[in-house]
Amino acid sequence: MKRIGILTSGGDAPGMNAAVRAVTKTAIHHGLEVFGIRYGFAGLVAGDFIPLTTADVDHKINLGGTFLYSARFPEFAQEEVQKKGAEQLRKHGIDAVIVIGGDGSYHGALALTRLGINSIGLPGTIDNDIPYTEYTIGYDTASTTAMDAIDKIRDTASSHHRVFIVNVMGRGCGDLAMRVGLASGADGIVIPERPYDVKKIAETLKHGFAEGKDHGIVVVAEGVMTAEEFREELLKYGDFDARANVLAHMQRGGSPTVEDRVNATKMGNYAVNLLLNGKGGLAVGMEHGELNTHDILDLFEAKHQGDFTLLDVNDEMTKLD
Ligand SMILES: Nc1ncnc2c1ncn2[C@@H]1O[C@H](COP(=O)(O)OP(=O)(O)O)[C@@H](O)[C@H]1O
Ligand SMILES: O=P(O)(O)OC[C@H]1O[C@](O)(COP(=O)(O)O)[C@@H](O)[C@@H]1O
Ligand SMILES: [Mg+2]
Repeated sequence: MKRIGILTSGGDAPGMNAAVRAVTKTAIHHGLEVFGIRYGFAGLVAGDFIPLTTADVDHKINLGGTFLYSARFPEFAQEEVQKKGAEQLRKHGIDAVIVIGGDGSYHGALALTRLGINSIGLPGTIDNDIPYTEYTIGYDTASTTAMDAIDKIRDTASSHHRVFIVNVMGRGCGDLAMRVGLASGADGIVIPERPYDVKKIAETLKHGFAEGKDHGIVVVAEGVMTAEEFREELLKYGDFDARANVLAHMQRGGSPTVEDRVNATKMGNYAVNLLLNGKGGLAVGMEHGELNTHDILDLFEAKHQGDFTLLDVNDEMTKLD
């Protein structure tokens, strides 16, 4: 193996640049050449490759987004398109690829491995929805950004004795909502994986106001319903002065936190060492704070297990009986 490629795919996530930096610096340290593949699998098929030197990644660890750009390119699910991608890599002498992305991107990484290009997947998504890992690159920054936004919302909510229903991202996964909800002292947290009870949340909010609390916060995962839909349901159980707020893509931006920079760096370094040991078709994850690997194929049959104790803690604190 002489030359490796690296790409970022799917929704961008803070810390992707830190991972690209770690891959580049580790690979160059081991005498490899590194090519950045721009725009995810779309750029792979188009041959949009740029050589990366250590100087190219010297000022990237602190940057949000992905300087290699990202893309959603559903065509890569087709075998003939995957073959074109593998041909581009061979044409450029690239023997192996590191793919930073979410569950969708891992399908692409596995396809390349099957076509003879060893590929390793790094979990890059704010959703934290990947099986066999408790952590994905970007999850911590997105949680922190959403928490900071809700702190600001709380100021105005308190001034007007209002309830705010806040939508956070996460597609079908409630991890972001649970973490942000607990960190923001939410009166209610609504996630797709567990049943929710609007009446109970309304009672908690009423009890809070009766006890002298001057605001209410309910965090609703986007995969359940919109904040506005939840607001309408809530109003059936009380005469609240309630507003709906959707945090949306602001959660994906910003400079990565310490946790995201450190983990992205460890994972990028680990991925290069896996390739140097001739491995491919593996996904890197983290369990109990330790890096691990699983066959990508196994991930497709598994479901991410969130830390539902976060919800249990909040439920216990907001329970009225
Ligand atoms: N079944 C698949 N086979 C090959 N490539 C895929 C497949 N599904 C997704 N991809 C590639 O991965 C990209 C990112 O997937 P997506 O689900 O949008 O985001 P994420 O990887 O962050 O979950 C897609 O746009 C496509 O290029
Ligand atoms: O950027 P888009 O295309 O609007 O997609 C929004 C979706 O992307 C995410 O921000 C990240 O998802 P992925 O990491 O799977 O791409 C989700 O939380 C959200 O539902
Ligand atoms: Mg995804």
